[in-house]
Amino acid sequence: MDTHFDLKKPIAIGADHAGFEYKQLLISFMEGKGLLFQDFGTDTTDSVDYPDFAHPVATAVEGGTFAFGILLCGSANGVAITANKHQGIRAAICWDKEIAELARKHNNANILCIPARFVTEPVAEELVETFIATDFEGGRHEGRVSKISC
Ligand SMILES: O=C(CO)[C@H](O)[C@H](O)[C@H](O)COP(=O)(O)O
Repeated sequence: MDTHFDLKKPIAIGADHAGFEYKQLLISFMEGKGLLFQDFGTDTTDSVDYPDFAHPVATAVEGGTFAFGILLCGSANGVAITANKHQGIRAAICWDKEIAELARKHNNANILCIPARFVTEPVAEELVETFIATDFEGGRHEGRVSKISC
């Protein structure tokens, strides 16, 4: 897969109960592509609290030993809001290919947040593929991204 991400590092993936089934789908998808990953849970569809999974994934990505992160919950709002509390995390909610491209090109997003209850399975896979394949454009976006942290 053509990408600027360092895919010798694993991808960190996590979800709450609403994202569990799509997380399993994406794990199969990544295995099929030979991508390394670490699954941060949840492990069933039993009701859980999304911060318990979003914080560990964000911490992992922030630490630099993971290529990037994938988080899933029902709307993606909960995991994105949580992950974006971390310095150095730019977690973007993506629901179609173009938004995923823009999250990378313009925002240098490092966590892809997928609203599992609002996208189809093929779209979820397409979002991962697009996120990996799209590079940050830099240029005028560089200064804007550097102003995000406070
Ligand atoms: O946090 C969310 C919304 O901001 C996620 O979509 C959750 O997955 C959702 O709230 C879970 O809802 P449930 O009714 O408890 O399954």
